[in-house]
Amino acid sequence: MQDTEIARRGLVLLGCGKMGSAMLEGWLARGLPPASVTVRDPKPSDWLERQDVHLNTDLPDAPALVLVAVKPQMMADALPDLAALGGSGTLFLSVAAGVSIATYEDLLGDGTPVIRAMPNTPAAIGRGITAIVGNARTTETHLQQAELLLSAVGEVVRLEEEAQIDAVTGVSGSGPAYVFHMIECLAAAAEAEGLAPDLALRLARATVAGAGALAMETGTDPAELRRNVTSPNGTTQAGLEVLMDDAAGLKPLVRRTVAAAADRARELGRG
Ligand SMILES: NC(=O)C1=CN([C@@H]2O[C@H](COP(=O)(O)OP(=O)(O)OC[C@H]3O[C@@H](n4cnc5c(N)ncnc54)[C@H](OP(=O)(O)O)[C@@H]3O)[C@@H](O)[C@H]2O)C=CC1
Ligand SMILES: O=C(O)[C@@H]1CCC=N1
Repeated sequence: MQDTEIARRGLVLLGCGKMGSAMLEGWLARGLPPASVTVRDPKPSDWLERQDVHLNTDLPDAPALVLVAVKPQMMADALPDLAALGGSGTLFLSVAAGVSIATYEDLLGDGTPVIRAMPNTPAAIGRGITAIVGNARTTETHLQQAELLLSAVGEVVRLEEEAQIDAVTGVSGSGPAYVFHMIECLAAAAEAEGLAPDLALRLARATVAGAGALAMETGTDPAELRRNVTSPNGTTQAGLEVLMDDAAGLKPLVRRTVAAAADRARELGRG
């Protein structure tokens, strides 16, 4: 991944935990020069210590891009460090759930280009999906620069308005956790049917991964893929009659799950 602006002016990563390191790992693997990266993180991981990036050093004067990847609750401590970069031509890219563009504009000045992004952890293996939306100062060049970076770790979609990002957070930002829980539930059910724990987990993991890959690679409507598994009056039909119950099935449960996550994103945004 070659971005001449970043190679020349540098990239700053504020917070290198699960999300920041997933993205940095993807970028370094795709050719981002480590010498162009400055990372700020109070407790660097062993992995981060081994990278040839600038770690907890002074910030460059006007980096091409600052990626903010600290928890929303840490923002008040972390952001003042960056205030001096506002208006310096630096693009700010924030992945923090529920931290509004206005929060950054208040700190950095409304002349600063700010893009809010919502990625997810499959970025660590290049299979993430990230939604982005920029403020009024964001140009097409900024959006393309963000897309270039983020497409190195998966798909990128543009949103029409900032308000949509809370729903995205509840669906694809938090979504990997729902799917991992589905693996846990399938494995637990397999054990309850008498299978050994190792075999139960192996079946559950491969089933979720295989079904996801089939849906992605064929692009076929998931309802059709579901019907392809379901023989009339067979085993799947018996299972789906429970899972697709109108009142107590998966659909109303997932509806409430996503609503709770999106509401929490909105709540974080209110501070
Ligand atoms: N995890 C996920 O699936 C996703 C997370 N996000 C967003 O990404 C952001 C980070 O989440 P996640 O990676 O999970 O959280 P982590 O806690 O794993 O990472 C945050 C990192 O920031 C560090 N940190 C704390 N204070 C500062 C500071 N003042 N300056 C620099 N670094 C600091 C933390 O160090 P320490 O641990 O020592 O406190 C930690 O390493 C959040 O805002 C979240 O909303 C978005 C999409 C998906
Ligand atoms: O749980 C969270 O708040 C973050 C945002 C999306 C995924 N993890």
